[in-house]
Amino acid sequence: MRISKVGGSLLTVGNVLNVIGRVVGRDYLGNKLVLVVSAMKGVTDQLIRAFDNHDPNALDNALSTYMSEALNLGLNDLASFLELAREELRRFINLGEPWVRDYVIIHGELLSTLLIERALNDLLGLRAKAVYEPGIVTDSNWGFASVNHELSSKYVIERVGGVLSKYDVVVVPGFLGVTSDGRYTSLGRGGSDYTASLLASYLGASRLTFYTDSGGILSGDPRIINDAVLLREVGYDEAYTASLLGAKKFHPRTFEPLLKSKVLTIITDPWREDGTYVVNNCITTPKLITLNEVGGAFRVSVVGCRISQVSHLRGEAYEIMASYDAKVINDDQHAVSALLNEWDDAVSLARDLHRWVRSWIA
Ligand SMILES: Nc1ncnc2c1ncn2[C@@H]1O[C@H](COP(=O)(O)OP(=O)(O)O)[C@@H](O)[C@H]1O
Ligand SMILES: N[C@@H](CC(=O)OP(=O)(O)O)C(=O)O
Repeated sequence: MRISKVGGSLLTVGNVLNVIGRVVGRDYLGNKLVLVVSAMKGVTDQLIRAFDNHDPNALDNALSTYMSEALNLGLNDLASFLELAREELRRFINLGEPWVRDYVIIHGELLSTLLIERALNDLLGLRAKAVYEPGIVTDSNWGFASVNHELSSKYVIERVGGVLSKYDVVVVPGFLGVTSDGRYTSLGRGGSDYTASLLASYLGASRLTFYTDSGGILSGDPRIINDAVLLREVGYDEAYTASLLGAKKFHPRTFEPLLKSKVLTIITDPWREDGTYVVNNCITTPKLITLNEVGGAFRVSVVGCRISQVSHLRGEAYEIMASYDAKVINDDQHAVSALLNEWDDAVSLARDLHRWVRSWIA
């Protein structure tokens, strides 16, 4: 059984059927398949804006994305349902309680699940079933809920595993959990990645594929490093550290379940044959640069298996960092980091460090 996670970066208006068709064509192949889906591109940001600013226009934009795609796909009967959802959410964005925020912002994933289940059945002729509550049980730390693995693994096996035996494809919303008293929670930004790795571990998947627009993990954030290259392989430990530091906007806990279960994991896009394979090997070279904001400052890191414990590699990174007004941090065996106050300096250091990283990549 395979798990394929379809990132919101790929789910743009006019492209949903094409993307889902490719993913199913690659990963179904007679295997049972669980599709973990994110909100369509931009929708979670709009829902957050709708709630935080009590802004009905942002809500309308989010719902219009689904309305347009439903009509593109000829699923005209979904229009009245989407209208009802808009009316209901309009009432909710005027409430102030924290649990309501989570309830509102996970709606992108719920609507993607609805749309994709219908597309698989009506347009691609597969036997597909949506499981809107796959059984991820969390605490009520709204906005960044923690998962209760004991209960979640039991429920996921019952609910998703149970449906899988009767259908070809099960469609599951990423990003969301449910408290034990039945309220929706969100797992935090990028949480669909975490949903997919949790399901892969609980269900003992044979393969986990993250489909995303960047085609894999790159040696740096392409929005700031224009010669970033695709990494063919990264170790589980490196992927774990890289996601903690924000690479590919992964949820920080994405690789936590995989450190133990070691499910074969690939990050790619639906059209390329290659991508990044997550492997057991731990090769001690600098692999990639990350840049993230931490409490108003900017953390720039070089990630590579155990690089902070190898004195000549640590020394070379320090030498590059020395020309900046930066505080060096050495709190992770797989990364060497610097903290800077200015964004422009952080970008410049990231680019300098990336030139060094590139010299190590074949
Ligand atoms: N090291 C990296 N490798 C790949 N993408 C990265 C990296 N760092 C930052 N990114 C950015 O992350 C984006 C993908 O994250 P996201 O939009 O959350 O994808 P998805 O919606 O597919 O999960 C890419 O388009 C890219 O701009
Ligand atoms: N939609 C949520 C969860 C998620 O993982 O999305 P994506 O797959 O687009 O990163 C977010 O934007 O945070």
